[in-house]
Amino acid sequence: MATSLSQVFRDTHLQPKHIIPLDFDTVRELPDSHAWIQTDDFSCAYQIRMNELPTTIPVIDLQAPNVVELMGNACRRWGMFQVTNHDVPSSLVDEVVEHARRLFALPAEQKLKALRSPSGATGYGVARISPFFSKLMWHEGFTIMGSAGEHAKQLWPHHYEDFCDVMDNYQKKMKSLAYKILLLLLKSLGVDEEDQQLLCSSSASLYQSESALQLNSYPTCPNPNRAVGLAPHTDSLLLTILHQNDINGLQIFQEGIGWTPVPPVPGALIVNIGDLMHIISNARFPTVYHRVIPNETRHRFSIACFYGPRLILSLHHCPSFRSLVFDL
Ligand SMILES: O=C(O)CCC(=O)C(=O)O
Ligand SMILES: [Fe+2]
Repeated sequence: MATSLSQVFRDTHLQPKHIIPLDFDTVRELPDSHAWIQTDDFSCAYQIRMNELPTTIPVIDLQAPNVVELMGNACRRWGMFQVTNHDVPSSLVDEVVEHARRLFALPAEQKLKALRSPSGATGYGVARISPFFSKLMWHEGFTIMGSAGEHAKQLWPHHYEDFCDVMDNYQKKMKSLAYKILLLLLKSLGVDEEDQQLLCSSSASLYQSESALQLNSYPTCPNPNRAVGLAPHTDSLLLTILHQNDINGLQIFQEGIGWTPVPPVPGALIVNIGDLMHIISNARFPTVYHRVIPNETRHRFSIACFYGPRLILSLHHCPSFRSLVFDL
């Protein structure tokens, strides 16, 4: 049976603190609710300093002749890479970030007009993973699936169209980029052309995958050593395409190495493997465990596009896919 993202989220019952972000503008000290206990996992000693990185997450040119091999290798080793030459105009990315900045700069009572409903998946609110943790995160987000109109009208009753147009354009670009990358990754896994065609032409094609856009804001934090921007998690769908502004904060966990920073590369987009891709690659691609650390002096923004199939069960129609998943 088909299950949409919003259906999955529908029946969750949440406390207000798991929906409503802190009014960050009014706090001067880290409240106890947001002070995480320092375990080994979070201590600075456990982080790698930039100049001690054993190797860095690969930056791959999407137009490179050996792009399939490069992406396959990166996903097997890291579950992540950064992509350049991706045909998403930097002016569009800048516009999205500018709109995000404008949204999160609104007064708290205005932002609350677009608050995500307890059973909803879209709108303004805390990270959806927050009910899994006893402490709260130094983060506020805004989620868009399809049109942003309904929530944008509540934020800017008379000037919401521009926001919606920019988000629509960006979602379209992200979807086609994600699709392109997905095909390259399937190729690197040995899914033949015929099955790729099948996946793309059936009524439940991967091309009709759902995408959700997540605007993330990490305000400046009075005590970043004890706070967490986004707690360690994996993304659940096939792929995530992420833009981060020029401020460090994203880290991935590497077995035997620890938390490794993902440095911002101007113009590049980060691509990371999600749980579904991990599963359909028969665990050849690791799903990436990642977190975000807030910054004391600079406000960090990121734009994540989560991409995944509407009907994951449609994969059963593809013979080589099935053998890829179940026989290897
Ligand atoms: O802000 C970031 O760099 C990461 C965001 C993220 O992991 C997410 O939205 O799931
Ligand atoms: Fe994530």
